[in-house]
Amino acid sequence: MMAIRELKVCLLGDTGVGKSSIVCRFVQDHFDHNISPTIGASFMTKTVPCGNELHKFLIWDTAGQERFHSLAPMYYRGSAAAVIVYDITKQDSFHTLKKWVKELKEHGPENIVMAIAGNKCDLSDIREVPLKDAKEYAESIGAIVVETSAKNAINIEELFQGISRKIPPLDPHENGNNGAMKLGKQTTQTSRRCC
Ligand SMILES: Nc1nc2c(ncn2[C@@H]2O[C@H](COP(=O)(O)OP(=O)(O)OP(=O)(O)O)[C@@H](O)[C@H]2O)c(=O)[nH]1
Repeated sequence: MMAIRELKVCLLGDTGVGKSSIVCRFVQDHFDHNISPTIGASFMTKTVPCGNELHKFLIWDTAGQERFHSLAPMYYRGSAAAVIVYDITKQDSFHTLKKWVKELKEHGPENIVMAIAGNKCDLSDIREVPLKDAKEYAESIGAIVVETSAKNAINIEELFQGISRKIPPLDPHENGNNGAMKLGKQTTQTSRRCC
């Protein structure tokens, strides 16, 4: 039987960049044009095979609106990985992404895996952020980077596969889940289901 490993993952980024849409596409293979902004945070899970393990992603989709910023530490604390999302058609959202990376480096878990998602790549004709800029930045901070489209289901699986591959294997001498979340101790704001 395959071992199931629970990995807490949080999504961070400006409001409207498509965090909930990415999670919705990944977990339910669905896209909603009229999705409403997240209030507080929302939670979903998905289990995927990775080598001889199963990775159960415990996904916290945070609200990007500034008024919820102070809640973010609850969601990145204890996370094995963070998906930091920007919108390739909005330079400002790339600036916000850099602020999230700075916050994670200062206050996040020491070995957190960072994955940058340049979402809405289906809108590349109105792009403001060149892929080259994102790649250079990701390399400078040791993050994965991929351009995604939640709308057209581009690179969503690949994003999470990239995270799975970067998660260090379990130390066989350790009796525990690296990055696993203790659900019972987690407090959360109002949840909004994404679909
Ligand atoms: N064209 C296009 N639109 C997208 C894509 N992903 C999301 N959207 C749209 O962008 C808008 C915002 O999407 P959300 O998923 O709610 O964004 P969010 O980052 O979760 O926003 P907050 O909950 O406020 O933080 C919605 O109208 C989505 O339909 C995409 O890949 N392509």
